[in-house]
Amino acid sequence: MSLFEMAKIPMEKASKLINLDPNAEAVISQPERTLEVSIPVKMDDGHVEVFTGYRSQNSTVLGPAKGGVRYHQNVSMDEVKTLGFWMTTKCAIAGLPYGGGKGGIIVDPRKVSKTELEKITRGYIDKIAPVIGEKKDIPAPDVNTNAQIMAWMCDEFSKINCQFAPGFITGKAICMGGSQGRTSATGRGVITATLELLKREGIKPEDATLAIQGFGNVGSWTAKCAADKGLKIVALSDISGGIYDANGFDPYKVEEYAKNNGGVIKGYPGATPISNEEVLEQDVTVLIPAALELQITAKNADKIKAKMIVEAANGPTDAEADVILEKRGIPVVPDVLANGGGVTVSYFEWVQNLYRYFWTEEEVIDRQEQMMVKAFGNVYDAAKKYNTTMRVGAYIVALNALVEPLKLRGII
Ligand SMILES: NC(=O)C1=CN([C@@H]2O[C@H](COP(=O)(O)OP(=O)(O)OC[C@H]3O[C@@H](n4cnc5c(N)ncnc54)[C@H](OP(=O)(O)O)[C@@H]3O)[C@@H](O)[C@H]2O)C=CC1
Ligand SMILES: O=C(O)CCC(=O)C(=O)O
Repeated sequence: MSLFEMAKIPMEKASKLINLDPNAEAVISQPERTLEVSIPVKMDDGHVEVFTGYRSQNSTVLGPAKGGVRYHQNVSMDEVKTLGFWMTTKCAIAGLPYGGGKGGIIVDPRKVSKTELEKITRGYIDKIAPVIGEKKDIPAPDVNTNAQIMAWMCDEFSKINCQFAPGFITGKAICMGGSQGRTSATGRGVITATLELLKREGIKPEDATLAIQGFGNVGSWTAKCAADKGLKIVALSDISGGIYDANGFDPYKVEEYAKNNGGVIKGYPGATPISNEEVLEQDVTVLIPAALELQITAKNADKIKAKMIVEAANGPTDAEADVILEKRGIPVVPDVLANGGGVTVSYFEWVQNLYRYFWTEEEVIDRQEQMMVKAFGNVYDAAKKYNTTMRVGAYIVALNALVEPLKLRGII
């Protein structure tokens, strides 16, 4: 089964539970538009390499398509379509006036120079420029993309359109028209979702322990926001492996250590080295996968000892594992809810760009918190009402938001 087919399973379950018009499911099940582009780049040594890029616009029913751009050697059209589908669901749950989209380039950014990376980035924007724009489709960061890459994209798109176009992209540096609080937003939202679940499960935050897989933008900010709220993090990991300390980590110190250690957390003083698999299998209150998709599968779902899972990454749990976790009674806050803080603050950034007036960090954090708490409550209540998982509950909320505009627009 492709990733895209797998991703649609909870939507199909939700659709049955609410007796959704089958026409709505048929429309939502396919991206509106997909684009594959070739990006020829003259590399530093003079030879030309042709990179492949994608953009999938899953839906524009609720507003312009919205979603990040991923740079990774395993990017594929199937992955980009799936991530775009999750964006549609995520934006609908968060109550944003956006549809969903996603992009990606097949490249391992560690294997190209900074100059080559800039050329690849500009070449990608040149090729997808006709279909993107502040009222059409608004890209943002994802795995291995950051504020520097957003700045190159913004500059290239501005040149093509002969005008400064900050509203066409989010996740920018503050000096490029970015928003306060965007870099930390996804991790902060993950912790808001974690605290909401702990509250409903009757567990005090000070009694909870966390294991976090991944220490990039999302993982490191999840860890820092957790520590700021007094939660104890006992296990962390990145691509180099995992570290464990029963007394808890100070993620700010781990980050500082990684900066001076080739960007990896391996060898953190005083910590016990563990494998990436072991991080997922720690006996903790909350497991937070914050790396890539398909980390919790039929192979390890039975070995998970966490009392609950909050998905910071997109798609970390596969369909078989989802069934196993449900049978084992382990609640899972799904990706489309838990990591919605990132796109929520991207929305704030876009709004600020459109009217060229900027908010304080306190305003951003406060509004994000209110929207996350509301979205969590809607999903949790839908799951309870239909006696199902929070993942299916999330799709119930999203489908209910999408079906009426589909009818009113005359699409179904
Ligand atoms: N950035 C955002 O705003 C949002 C991101 N997401 C999702 O969150 C997830 C992480 O994204 P983001 O933090 O931005 O990406 P980054 O590229 O910043 O970080 C990814 C992290 O995962 C680590 N990693 C990769 N493979 C493994 C592995 N097998 N085991 C453990 N760690 C691993 C990487 O290690 P190393 O650096 O050493 O390679 C890195 O620490 C993705 O699923 C993304 O789609 C969701 C919502 C918003
Ligand atoms: O900030 C955004 O617009 C999108 C972030 C993203 O790609 C995601 O939520 O997966």
